[in-house]
Amino acid sequence: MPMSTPPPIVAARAVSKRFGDGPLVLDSLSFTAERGDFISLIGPSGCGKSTFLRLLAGLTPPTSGTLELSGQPPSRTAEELAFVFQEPALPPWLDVSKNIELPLTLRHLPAARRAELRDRALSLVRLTDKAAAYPRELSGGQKMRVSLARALTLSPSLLLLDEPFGALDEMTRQHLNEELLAIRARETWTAFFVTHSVAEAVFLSNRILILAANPGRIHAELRIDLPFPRTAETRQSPDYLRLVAEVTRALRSVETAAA
Ligand SMILES: Nc1ncnc2c1ncn2[C@@H]1O[C@H](COP(=O)(O)OP(=O)(O)OP(=O)(O)O)[C@@H](O)[C@H]1O
Repeated sequence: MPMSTPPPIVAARAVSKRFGDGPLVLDSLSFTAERGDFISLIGPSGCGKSTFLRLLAGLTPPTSGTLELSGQPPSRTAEELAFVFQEPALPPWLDVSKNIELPLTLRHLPAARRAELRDRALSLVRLTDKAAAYPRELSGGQKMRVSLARALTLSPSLLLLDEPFGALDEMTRQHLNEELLAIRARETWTAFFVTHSVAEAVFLSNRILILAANPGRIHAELRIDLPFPRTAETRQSPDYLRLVAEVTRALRSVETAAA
C-alpha cells in the first residue's frame, strides 16, 4: 500500500478575518507550515499578527477561507497546542512548581504524572532551583521561563508565542532566544512567533513572514538558512547581519507604504 503523506501541520488557504461588521483585518492569507518550522510573523502594529495566532488557536474562526492544523479545523486540535503571551500571567499565590503544573491540574492528570512533566519542563528552562519560589521573587526573564515551561508541559505539537520577550531587556532577551533554540533542539514542536524585533526573528526562525497592514496580508516570506546551533557568535556573522538588513528593508517598505 502506498504511504500517504501526513497533511501539513498548518495549511491556510485564502484565510480572511473581520470582526463583526468592522474592517477586514486579515486578507486572504495562504501558506503552509511544515513540522519543525519556526515561523516569525513581523509587521506594522495592527496588521493582524495576534489575530492570526488566535485563529490558529481556534479562539476565533476565520470569516472566510480554510485553516487546518494537521488536516483538522483548529477547534479540534486545541489539545495539541500551547500559547505563550507577552504577560507571563502567573497566579501569585502559586509557587513555580504549581504554576507550571497548572494546565496539567486543569486536565486532571494524576499527581505522579504531573510531577514528572513539571520536573522535565523545569529542567528544560533551567529553573529547577526555583521550584519553590513565588512569582514575586523572580526576575522578568525567570517569570517568562516559567510561562514557557508551563506551555511545554503540554508537549505541544504547535507552540504559539505572542511577543513573549517584548518586555525584557536586550541581554535577557538574547539569552532567552538562545535558550529557546536549545530547547527546540530537544523537542519537536512547530512555532509561530510574533515579534517586533527583526534581530530576534532572524536569530530564531527558519522562515519569516512579513505582513503588511490595512488589511493584514503576507507581503513577503524570507527563508533564514543560518546553520544550527545558533549561538551568541551567530549574531556577529556576516550572513546573520546581511539577513537582518534584508528583513529590515522589507519591513521598512511595508511600513512606508502604510504611512
Ligand atoms: N476582538 C476584536 N474585535 C474587534 N477588533 C479586533 C479584535 N481583535 C483585534 N481587532 C482589530 O484587529 C486589528 C489587528 O489587531 P492585532 O492585535 O491582531 O494586530 P497586531 O499586528 O498583533 O498588532 P500589535 O503589533 O500592535 O500587537 C486591529 O485593528 C484590532 O483593533
